[in-house]
Amino acid sequence: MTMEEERFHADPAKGPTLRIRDLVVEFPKRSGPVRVVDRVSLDVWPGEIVGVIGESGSGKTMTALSTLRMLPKRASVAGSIELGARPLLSLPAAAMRRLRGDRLAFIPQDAMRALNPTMRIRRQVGEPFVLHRRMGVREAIRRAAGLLRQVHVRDPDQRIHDYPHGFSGGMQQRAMIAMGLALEPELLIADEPTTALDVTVQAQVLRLLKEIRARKGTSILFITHDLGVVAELCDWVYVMYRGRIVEEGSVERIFTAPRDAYTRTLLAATPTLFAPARPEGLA
Ligand SMILES: Nc1ncnc2c1ncn2[C@@H]1O[C@H](COP(=O)(O)OP(=O)(O)OP(=O)(O)O)[C@@H](O)[C@H]1O
Ligand code: NI
Repeated sequence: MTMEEERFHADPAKGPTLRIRDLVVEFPKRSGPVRVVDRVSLDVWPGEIVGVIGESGSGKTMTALSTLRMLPKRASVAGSIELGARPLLSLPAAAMRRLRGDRLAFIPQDAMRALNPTMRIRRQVGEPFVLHRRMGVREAIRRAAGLLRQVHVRDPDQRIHDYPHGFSGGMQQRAMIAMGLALEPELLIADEPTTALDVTVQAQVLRLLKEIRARKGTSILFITHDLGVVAELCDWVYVMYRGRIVEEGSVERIFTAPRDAYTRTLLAATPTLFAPARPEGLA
């Protein structure tokens, strides 16, 4: 690491929120195991927004799912993943379930599919309070409406009673974020949460994530193949290629002085990012 590339959020006194070391994920094949994540190590420090970028199939989602312990059953996993001091890979399943949706939140790509269409928003957004905090239903709904307000859903006291189909795509995604944030997690993992959204709504979601980080100090691991999103949102980036991390660095350094050949290819494929006067919000 060079002097001009200081990792602003890295505070050795506190330690990282998420610490992944030598993560290996393999799938069995008749011809032998196929390694889709190859000795990945990465950190997310408190209050830091970390991007993982790489082409389709590079292992980004498998890295996220390892952290959530939601890998396909066939997959084998090795290495270590710590959330605070908790060793996630060796945690009993019940403890892991308690952690998910509480200390550890996940925002999937497709909110439309992640929300249950037969269940009102109030029940889905309020559920973490009931399940993890043993709150009464009325109080949970009140809190859920408060969350909708925080993610800028208008008339939350009315909208909380809607079914998901009454929400636009952007509102559904923000409802998912609200659900993830209900219990103020230490870490939010977002896997391509904006790819299904149009550019304006995407910008709103990114703004919202930054706002949440500023307000609550949430650490965020953000997976994307969109360099523009990384430039807009992240403090630190890991570049993945074929299951490996080929480069890491501050967003500024990666964009101005990429060291790895694959990173340079990625950047070359998005020439607008080099334009000196990129208009605001056009990331
Ligand atoms: N259930 C599975 N069985 C076998 N191989 C799998 C399975 N799921 C994923 N893979 C393989 O693991 C590799 C990594 O996949 P992963 O989903 O992590 O990529 P990604 O970087 O998230 O890509 P994308 O940008 O398309 O989401 C891919 O080559 C994929 O084909
Ligand atoms: Ni993926």
